[in-house]
Amino acid sequence: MIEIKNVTKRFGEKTAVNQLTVDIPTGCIVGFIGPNGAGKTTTIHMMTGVLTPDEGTITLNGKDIVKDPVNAKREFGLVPDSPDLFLRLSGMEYIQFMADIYHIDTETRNERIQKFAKDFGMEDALSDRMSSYSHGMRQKAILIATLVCNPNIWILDEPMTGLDPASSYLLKEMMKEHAHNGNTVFFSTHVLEVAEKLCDKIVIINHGNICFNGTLDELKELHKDKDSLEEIFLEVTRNA
Ligand SMILES: Nc1ncnc2c1ncn2[C@@H]1O[C@H](COP(=O)(O)OP(=O)(O)OP(=O)(O)O)[C@@H](O)[C@H]1O
Repeated sequence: MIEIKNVTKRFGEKTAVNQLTVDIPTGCIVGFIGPNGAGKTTTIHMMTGVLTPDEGTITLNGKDIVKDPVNAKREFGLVPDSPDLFLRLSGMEYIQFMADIYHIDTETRNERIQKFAKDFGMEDALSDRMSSYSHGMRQKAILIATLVCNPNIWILDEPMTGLDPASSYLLKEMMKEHAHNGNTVFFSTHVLEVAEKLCDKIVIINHGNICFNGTLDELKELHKDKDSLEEIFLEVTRNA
């Protein structure tokens, strides 16, 4: 469960996120969609403690990301939009480092690393430095680390970008399973078909303001005259 209440973030004169209030229930996949510059990454950065909100509060399973950051951070795993992190480490060193932070015991982590490295075709690459990886391989190393740590909440910023079709399919299946098992998945995407197929709820943001927050059926009901999610999205964001 993620609770975002009246959150605002300004960069100088620019209000990137304006009085945003959203509840992300447990057991759900929630898609966060909006045009370029809408405020998605800024919101995700505030949810994960990368940025501090100017106003408002964010709690993850009841733990406040500003007041109780260490415990709040144990509740979630983040796959950021740019996977260019810790490039001097090998994929394996990065995964082990993350597993240490989340206190995953040796036997469990080794089993999981073996499984997920095989699933994502990364077995032969994990001993290489992340600086030598392609974008997609860096993305996969960060994903594997998140899966090995198995936090309750997954926060994924455009997670399919750069993944090959097989890995993208696998990740979508894993997202469904994670939510089905009573966990929470929150992800941003520009790919409306993905949002349409995967999400229990969608949140649409534009110019830092929420334009819609509900189920896809509710959104379609509000825009019966439109044939596709693409048309609805264009109308909702045009009028925001
Ligand atoms: N560090 C920063 N300094 C100044 N302005 C910023 C900063 N970070 C974001 N912004 C501005 O805040 C607004 C929201 O940006 P954000 O990155 O959250 O958008 P986004 O929805 O993730 O976009 P995209 O889909 O292109 O990734 C934009 O106008 C952006 O220029």
